[in-house]
Amino acid sequence: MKLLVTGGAGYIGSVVTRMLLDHGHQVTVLDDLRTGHREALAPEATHVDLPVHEAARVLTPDAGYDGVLHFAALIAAGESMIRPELYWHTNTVGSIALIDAVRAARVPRMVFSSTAAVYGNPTELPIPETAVKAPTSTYGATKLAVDMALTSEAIAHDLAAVSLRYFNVAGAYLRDGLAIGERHAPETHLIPIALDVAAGRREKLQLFGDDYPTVDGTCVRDYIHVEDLARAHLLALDAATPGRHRIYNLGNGNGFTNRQVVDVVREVTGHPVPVEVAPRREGDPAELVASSALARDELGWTPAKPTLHDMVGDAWTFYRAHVAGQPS
Ligand SMILES: NC(=O)c1ccc[n+]([C@@H]2O[C@H](COP(=O)([O-])OP(=O)(O)OC[C@H]3O[C@@H](n4cnc5c(N)ncnc54)[C@H](O)[C@@H]3O)[C@@H](O)[C@H]2O)c1
Ligand SMILES: O=c1ccn([C@@H]2O[C@H](COP(=O)(O)OP(=O)(O)O[C@H]3O[C@H](CO)[C@@H](O)[C@H](O)[C@H]3O)[C@@H](O)[C@H]2O)c(=O)[nH]1
Repeated sequence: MKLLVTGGAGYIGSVVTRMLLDHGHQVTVLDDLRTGHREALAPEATHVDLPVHEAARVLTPDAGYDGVLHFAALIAAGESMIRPELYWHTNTVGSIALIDAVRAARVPRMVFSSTAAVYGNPTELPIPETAVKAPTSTYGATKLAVDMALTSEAIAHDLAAVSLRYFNVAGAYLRDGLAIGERHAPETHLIPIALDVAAGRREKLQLFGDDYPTVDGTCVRDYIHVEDLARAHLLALDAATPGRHRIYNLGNGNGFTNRQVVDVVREVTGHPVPVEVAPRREGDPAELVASSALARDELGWTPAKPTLHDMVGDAWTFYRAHVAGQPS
């Protein structure tokens, strides 16, 4: 297929781009590098340096794209509470512009990076796709709005749409000397920050809140290996059906508290990770654990690396090769 990947210079988009190319697809990456990295761009993909709001310049009616995979977004739930306007403009307005371009160019399918953050504090665990959607962060709300727009678009204009609701993505894609991993600047995610502390690049990890209603008072998250997540995108492209908006949660169904995650980082790296309890971070739900039964049944998705040890181990391999020597 001829595919447009927005956000293909970012963590997840660059792993999916690599896999798409390895499966023989032709890929154009649209990414203005606002948070991504030029080095993460796959050499075999064409790169277009444009904001997603201007996707119509690439998705022209005669360009012949078979599909769009839309990763480009701002992703930090905490920041979205401080700068909500930035998140609405980038994530929602940008996605609506992209959907408009998809319609005008008659692109038949679109896969969207949605998130567990659409559910807010869940009323049932593990969370099925049908659970109440009540985001606690602006980030989650900006993504839920796009999910809803895709439902309308599929029904009214026959788009084959798929939203993949990722839970917490971790690990790195390691193949024959190639390593693609997580390198956000500034980093906000728990595992890469804990690795920074283990490597001695940060003094300590701040644990945001220890008074949540969980086993040890810290938040619970469900981690998914980036390689397993990437594979679900290839399955989603095949399963996309005109006139339908399919929605799948992607996680492993196991919850880990933030303290348990830090323990695994200590074990895997063999280094101490000093922690300090800090106030809660605005917008964080207490517990997010996925039911991915639908993805398993309908997409035939089976995670190959479901353990946190695998994810932290691969993230640590990437970290030592590509992050440890860089300036903080
Ligand atoms: N990382 C996670 O745990 C996680 C979990 C759930 C959902 N997601 C979603 O997955 C997607 C990818 O996340 P990631 O961790 O790879 O993020 P990332 O920050 O590493 O990558 C995002 C990429 O999009 C680009 N980008 C952002 N806004 C853009 C715009 N307006 N125009 C053009 N390019 C733009 C950035 O330059 C970057 O390369 C996001 O949509 C995110 O919301 C991520
Ligand atoms: O220095 C830190 C960083 C994080 N946390 C906590 O660790 C947990 C996980 O946080 P983080 O790694 O930032 O991920 P989330 O906020 O859960 O969000 C991620 O996972 C969501 C899906 O669950 C995605 O939608 C988001 O894009 C992605 O950033 C939360 O309780 C945070 O408060 C800390 O205590 N200290």
